[in-house]
Amino acid sequence: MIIYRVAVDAPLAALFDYLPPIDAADASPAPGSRLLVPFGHRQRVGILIEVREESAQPSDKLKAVERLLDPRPLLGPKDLALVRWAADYYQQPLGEAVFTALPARLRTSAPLLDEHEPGARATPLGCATALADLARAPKQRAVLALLQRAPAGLSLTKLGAQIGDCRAALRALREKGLIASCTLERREPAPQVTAPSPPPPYPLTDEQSEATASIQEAFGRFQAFLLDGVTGSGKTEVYIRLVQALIEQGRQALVLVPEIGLTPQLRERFSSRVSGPIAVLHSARSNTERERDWQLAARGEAGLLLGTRSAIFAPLPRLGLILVDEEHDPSLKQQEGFRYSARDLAVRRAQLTSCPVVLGTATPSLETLHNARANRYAWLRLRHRTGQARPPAISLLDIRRQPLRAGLSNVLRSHMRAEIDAGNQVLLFLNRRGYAPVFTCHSCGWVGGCRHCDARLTLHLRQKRLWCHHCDWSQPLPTRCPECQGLDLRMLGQGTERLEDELRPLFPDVSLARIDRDSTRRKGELTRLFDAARKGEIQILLGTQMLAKGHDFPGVTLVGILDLDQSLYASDFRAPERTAQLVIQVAGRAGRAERPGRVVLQTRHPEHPLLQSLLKDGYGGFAAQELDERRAAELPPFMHLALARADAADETLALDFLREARRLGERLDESRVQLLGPVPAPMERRAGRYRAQLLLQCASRPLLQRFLRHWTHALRQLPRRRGLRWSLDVDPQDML
Ligand SMILES: Nc1ncnc2c1ncn2[C@@H]1O[C@H](COP(=O)(O)OP(=O)(O)OP(=O)(O)O)[C@@H](O)[C@H]1O
Ligand SMILES: [Zn+2]
Repeated sequence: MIIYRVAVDAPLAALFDYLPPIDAADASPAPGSRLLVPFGHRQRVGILIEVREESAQPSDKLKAVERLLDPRPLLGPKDLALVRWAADYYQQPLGEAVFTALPARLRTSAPLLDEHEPGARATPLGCATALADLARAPKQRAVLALLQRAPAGLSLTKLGAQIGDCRAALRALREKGLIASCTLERREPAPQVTAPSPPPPYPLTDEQSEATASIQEAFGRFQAFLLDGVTGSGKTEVYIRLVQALIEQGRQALVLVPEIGLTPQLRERFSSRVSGPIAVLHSARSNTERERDWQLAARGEAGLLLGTRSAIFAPLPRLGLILVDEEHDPSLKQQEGFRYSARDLAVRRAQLTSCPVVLGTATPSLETLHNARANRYAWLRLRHRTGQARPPAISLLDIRRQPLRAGLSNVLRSHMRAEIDAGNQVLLFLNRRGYAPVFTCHSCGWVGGCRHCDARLTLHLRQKRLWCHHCDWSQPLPTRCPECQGLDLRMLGQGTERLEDELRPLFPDVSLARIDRDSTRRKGELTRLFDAARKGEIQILLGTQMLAKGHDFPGVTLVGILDLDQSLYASDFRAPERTAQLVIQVAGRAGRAERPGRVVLQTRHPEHPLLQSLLKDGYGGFAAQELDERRAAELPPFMHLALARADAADETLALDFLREARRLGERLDESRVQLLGPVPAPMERRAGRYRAQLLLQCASRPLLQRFLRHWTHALRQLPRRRGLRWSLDVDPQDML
């Protein structure tokens, strides 16, 4: 007997057994192929996970697979092994996990985008025929007109898109011998740059060469590296050399980046230096583009796959190296649905593949640093900036009792003026978008709050709306106070929009650009602004953390950090780490070329220990201290966490559910796993739902894993409650 074990696209942990399809006895699909299977009263798409010879079900209860969907498996054995491991580790139903690994269209029964598609072209007779002869058959005339202008032919899809349903016209034209069917290449011919890569623009520094050599020496076996290089130390150049060397050996590299904003720039740098096609996967690309590049990687044609976190699952049959850039960045962790960490999976994938993995950053996460200190990861350092560039000098600027204009102190303003006059660029960092974070009535104290969340509404003056940054709900700007009908409405605080408006009159003759989520909504806008910034066409760049990450703006000599004080006092235990990383990363945009850079950090808390230690001991010193504190407080990475979250429209349902979950957990009788809570989430109401959470902690990862396996199993057996959602987050990054 042949049994197919199938994962279906549903939140179900189980695999389901099926018999082979009835009328396809000779086709024997390999694991990783899609199948259409009967499921309940309908059909579903499934992925074949295993082929076995027996089933725990009696055979007369088993149904047959409806049909096979793919001529070849979409995922190879190692790809499947990774997804299975991830599903297991993150306690995610395998069905959901494995479908996450596929491009959107392939999660349905849609056929693989084929490289060929049917089309039609004009025959010599058709080319010679005068269109006027077809005056009485307008559809035929329209088709022929198009085909006469396209000697290579047009695909039926394109014809259909232009003319509508033209099947009858095509048939008629074919019968008259005016057109013929043909097959067309669907893919735009990939720019096959097979020319040898151009010579490197500069020799590597000693530190760069040493790092490159150590990693190259590990090709062909598993080894994790922390590439701990100060901002501007040329980590990207190390990546490029490694990828070149790997491609020369006929293997594939995977490069993960946290943000879409980083991909165009990196892609450009890679594509001018490595030969062959590069596949790029991120959410801003269309489904078709993504699927095409996914296949380019899966077929082994692309020597390099560059992508954001979900690219960790893309099949790469000749994978030989994984690079994770900005490994500390929280967006490498998926925060909803399948909550995986692409960075941690990168290490696991390298292990499964027996290849090296490199985690690169100027500000290592404490988890990674801990692994490097324990010698689990080899620790490579680039301590110096390349070329003439000096490390930026950071100074704290006490703004207590200082007059501020546009949120800027006199000192910062005069620095700005000086740099601009000298032909340099200035970057201002303010991590708050919108015009003002608070909109209030001066007479009665009313404050604009979200109807659906425990959150304030942010004023967006351009749109004349109050906006919730948590659920995206918005309302028109009131002209009177909704409470007292008063007219004295005021805005408090400063967001990037306001900064932009107030800055323009202070620097009237200076070109200025704001970069945040609002100003870059239009497709291509982000790339355009970054390009302009790099070319030096913009003198003042202002924006949110979008500006902070990994960008290379050689002309920036002054960075102003306007308002970090709030994050100095945030309650999340990761807040100090995040704040320190942000400061160092933003500061790292200054002085990356010949001209020295300086950083001015405005604060009302210049004596704050975090700022003091950052300034005195740099990120390394800060991180060492912070690790000691985490150890003392028994927090990650010395403790392993999982967070169960629940939410419901009903006020008590989520808490009730987690209380029951806690009881189930206690019944497992494992004293080494501590259950803390449940408690309402820090922001209890969000998007109209009440949220609660239960924290689990344990000093041993395997023990916590074993506990979670039994516990989630028990939780899934509980009767379903209407309107309740719950999820489990293993190694949570965001405790909100
Ligand atoms: N060996 C070298 N000699 C001279 N210049 C170099 C060398 N290597 C890299 N550079 C240049 O130094 C600048 C900084 O390099 P790169 O952007 O790779 O730094 P990075 O370490 O990735 O920085 P960050 O962490 O801030 O993103 C770039 O303009 C790059 O072209
Ligand atoms: Zn809201």
